[in-house]
Amino acid sequence: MPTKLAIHGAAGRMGRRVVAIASQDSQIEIVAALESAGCRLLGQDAGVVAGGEKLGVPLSVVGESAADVVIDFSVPDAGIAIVDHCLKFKKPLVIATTGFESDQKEFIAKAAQQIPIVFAPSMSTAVNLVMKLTEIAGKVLKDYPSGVDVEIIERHHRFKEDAPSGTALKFGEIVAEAMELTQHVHGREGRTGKRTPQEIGYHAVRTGDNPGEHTIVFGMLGETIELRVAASNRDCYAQGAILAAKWLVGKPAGMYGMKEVLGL
Ligand SMILES: NC(=O)C1=CN([C@@H]2O[C@H](COP(=O)(O)OP(=O)(O)OC[C@H]3O[C@@H](n4cnc5c(N)ncnc54)[C@H](OP(=O)(O)O)[C@@H]3O)[C@@H](O)[C@H]2O)C=CC1
Ligand SMILES: O=C(O)C1=N[C@H](C(=O)O)C[C@H](O)C1
Repeated sequence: MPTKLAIHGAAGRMGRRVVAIASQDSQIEIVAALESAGCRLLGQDAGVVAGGEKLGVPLSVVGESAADVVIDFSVPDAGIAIVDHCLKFKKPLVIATTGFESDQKEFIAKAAQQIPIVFAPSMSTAVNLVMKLTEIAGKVLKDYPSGVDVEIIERHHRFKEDAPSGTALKFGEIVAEAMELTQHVHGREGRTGKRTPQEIGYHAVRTGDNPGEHTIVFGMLGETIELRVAASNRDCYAQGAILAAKWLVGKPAGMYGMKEVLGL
């Protein structure tokens, strides 16, 4: 039996790619394509909006559905609303949206006590592998004699609404834990004084249609390591979200990441 999937934010940049890829997957049946009440495409066929064949699934607002699992690529407030919905109907949920406030993250963590949730700022296998490499590099370089300066540079399209990216923040968490660093510095300007060894620096570049790029710089005296991962289109995220959705069905309540989905 194919997994019955609902996609929240289905007319967005990511939602459309999830619809397009899931509609070609014999293990998936798209049963709902959800959008905001103000979406001008409501009622139109989700497959056609995604640039493909008619699926017989109109874009609609959130309501009861036959979904086994929900994928969310929307905005933080709508993400919280879909968590509420999934709690009410006891549905597994893959949250790919970024930019949540800390109280919203707490709400999601609490919800995961009742339903299974995959919550990950990047669904890409390559990005999650580089997270693993970052953890290894951080642990190895922690006590490097000359000291190590870690800076995280992310580049995204001009339409992105949150900065730094959720992925950059996650890279920062990994580095902070591996290297026991405590200060997070966002950009620099003016007479800042010398860089302190406790800092992790974040730099958010916004240009054109870049679908996402992250570089983790480990700067030492005499040598530099850069771990870089760049998407050339959004399909890596859509494929990862679909993989996570299939993996999540039947799992017990809990908070999972792509680390668990990918077995990293
Ligand atoms: N984890 C990952 O791998 C990735 C995460 N992302 C994150 O996913 C999110 C979406 O990105 P992207 O697709 O580029 O953004 P878009 O703005 O293109 O898409 C967001 C969609 O959500 C819709 N939406 C807004 N409010 C609601 C609501 N109340 N109910 C249902 N739908 C709603 C928007 O509709 P409308 O335009 O009508 O408001 C829009 O169609 C971002 O937070 C981004 O950072 C992106 C790529 C990868
Ligand atoms: O908004 C995007 O486009 C992306 N957002 C995610 C993030 O904030 O980390 C993931 C990816 O880099 C694309």
